[in-house]
Amino acid sequence: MKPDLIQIRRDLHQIPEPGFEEFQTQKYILSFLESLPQDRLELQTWRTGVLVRITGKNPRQTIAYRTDMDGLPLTEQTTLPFPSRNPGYMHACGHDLHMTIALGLIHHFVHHPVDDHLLFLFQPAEEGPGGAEPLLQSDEFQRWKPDQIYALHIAPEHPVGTVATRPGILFANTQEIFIQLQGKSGHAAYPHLAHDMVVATSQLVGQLQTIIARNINPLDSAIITIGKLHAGTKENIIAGEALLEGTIRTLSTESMELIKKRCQSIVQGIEESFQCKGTLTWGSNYCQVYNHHRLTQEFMDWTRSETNFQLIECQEALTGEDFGYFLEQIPGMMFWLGVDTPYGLHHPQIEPSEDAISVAIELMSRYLTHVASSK
Ligand SMILES: CC(=O)N[C@@H](CCC[C@H](N)C(=O)O)C(=O)O
Repeated sequence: MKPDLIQIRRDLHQIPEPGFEEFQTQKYILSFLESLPQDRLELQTWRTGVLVRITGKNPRQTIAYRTDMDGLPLTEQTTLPFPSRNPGYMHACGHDLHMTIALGLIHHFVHHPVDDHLLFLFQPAEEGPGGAEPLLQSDEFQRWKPDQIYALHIAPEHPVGTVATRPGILFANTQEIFIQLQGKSGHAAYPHLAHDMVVATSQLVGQLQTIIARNINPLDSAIITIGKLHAGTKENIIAGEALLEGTIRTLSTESMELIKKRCQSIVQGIEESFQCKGTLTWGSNYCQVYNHHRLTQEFMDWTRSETNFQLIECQEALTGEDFGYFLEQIPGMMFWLGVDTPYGLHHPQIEPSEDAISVAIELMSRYLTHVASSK
């Protein structure tokens, strides 16, 4: 019997969890897998992730397909009748669809096995702190190390039935940045007796943006986004402390190094100017997603000639994805899947079209069959 994939997506949508805490999600995936015929299915768990291997009929190699699993710390504002049941968390980056597609593919391939082994990776913590790197190093992954690897990511801006990718760089290098400023709090009426961290912070945010505007070659794209800023406790108390959290994105590793050095200098300058202590901490960083040229070209040519889906050769984007770590070691590629919604990734109102699930399953069941069959 065919699984109700729409219901599966809705169930998963209701249980978004932080990275490496995807306990309900892992349980849900394992219980789905238990309901399938077991003769070709092998399972391993790794932390909150799951590795599923479907034994090939005449295996020469292993072809992998990876999905991410975690939600985002956002309060959902959709009108969906199946909103998140985990307060303050939401699947706002499509990982609920990504997992559903992977489960649909597993269901397909246990009933229609191919020659090669197929490995499905449910990887935790893509939004942070990053599950790909430690998964790659794990014994569980090394035991079934694949020869090729594929993944997709939903794309709000493209219509359903559209697939977008490019050979070479697809997503950016990323680096999380955390800055703490410690000054001296005081009464709002006595600024000369305090060291105000709200004023220091507003200068800091502005100065960080000048790195992109004034230090980076305009032809080499880069971004600094400060996504979280906290300072102070009350309108009439001068804030003695501030905390900024952000992310840096670059297309080149040289620009990333330059930006990191400039951030250090600017924080030192703020310390001098505002008589405060600045502590800069680097969080997790992801390498770029660099699609294998030949495999990507083959995927694009095949999609154009063998399907009715629209294939777009897109520009690179400054999104980040720790799938890049897989591609550093294993030939493969990632592509965007159109889900047609006016709200972007990470928006609390994003409502990706569920019609994209069957598109992805049709596309990838056929493509993985093509790749994993003896010619
Ligand atoms: C596809 C996507 O939205 N990925 C995330 C990856 C986050 C990387 C890391 N936590 C950071 O913020 O630098 C993205 O924000 O692009």
